[in-house]
Amino acid sequence: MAQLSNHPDDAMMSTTDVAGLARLTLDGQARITEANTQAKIWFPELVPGQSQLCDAWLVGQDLQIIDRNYRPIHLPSLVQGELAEPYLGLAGARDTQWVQWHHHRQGRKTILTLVDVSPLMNELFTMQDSFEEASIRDYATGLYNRRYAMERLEQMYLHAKRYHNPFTIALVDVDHFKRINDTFGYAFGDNVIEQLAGVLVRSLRETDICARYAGEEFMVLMPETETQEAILSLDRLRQQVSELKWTNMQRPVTVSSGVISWQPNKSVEQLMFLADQRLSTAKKAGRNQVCGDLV
Ligand SMILES: Nc1nc2c(ncn2[C@@H]2O[C@H](COP(=O)(O)OP(=O)(O)OP(=O)(O)O)[C@@H](O)[C@H]2O)c(=O)[nH]1
Repeated sequence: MAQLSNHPDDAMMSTTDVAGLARLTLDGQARITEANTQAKIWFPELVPGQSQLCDAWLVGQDLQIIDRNYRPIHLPSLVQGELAEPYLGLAGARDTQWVQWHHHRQGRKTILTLVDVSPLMNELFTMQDSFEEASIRDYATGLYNRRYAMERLEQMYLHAKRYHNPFTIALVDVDHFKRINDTFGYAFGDNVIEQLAGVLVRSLRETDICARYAGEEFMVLMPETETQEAILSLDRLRQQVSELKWTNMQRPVTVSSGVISWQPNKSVEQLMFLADQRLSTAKKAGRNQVCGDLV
């Protein structure tokens, strides 16, 4: 099996027939003078002796040659020897093919060696996506985390201010959760939180943003939703939670909610304060209920 050398000069000499490596030789005007088998497979329209590589061709291929610092490289600077050697870069675009390229000058000739690194790049993108997703989620419940919910709230608030689209905020808190923990253990309490997170997501609209706000407290952002409508949804959620059956625990788990809708004269902080106030009112009024402003 062919061994790939790490040294660029060695690589140049051994690349022509190594499977998967394409090699193009260009003259001073970026005309192709030689192409190996792989290069002909990848770029069948480039005919040695006739074709010229140009920036427009790269654009047509949805390729852009970039350097290590993601700066675009223009082909003229490549063939005119303006770039330091050896040069290693990537060409491609997200969700297309990625090619790692190396250029090397031999007198007036420029030799371009290209290798397909799409599987590696796609794996990197997938990892990047999952890191991004993890950074906005609460690990235990899979709900959005508080930071993300607050960011979305700020966006909804600005949108509402500009376009007067209504939205509603709800804070949902488990009743007497300390008692559940104390009686059945912390692990059971954790399980209750996880189950409730699932009910929350299933019970509310897909467009609602459900987040874990704090320990046993959830936050729901309901876009395009007025108070009355939100109260009905949260009361349905309350009912569903109270009907859940728990092993070892006879008493139902219940939740209380505080609801506030966007008002033009209130800041985000004031809205959050009012939602919390209404949650306290629901708790003081006996729990297992929804308290919303009906102004
Ligand atoms: N199992 C578990 N418990 C948690 C978690 N986060 C917070 N808690 C507990 O939740 C309990 C909340 O207690 P309190 O704030 O007194 O509220 P409560 O007992 O639910 O009473 P009310 O809200 O007034 O109905 C505390 O004992 C916390 O330790 C968690 O992630 N898992």
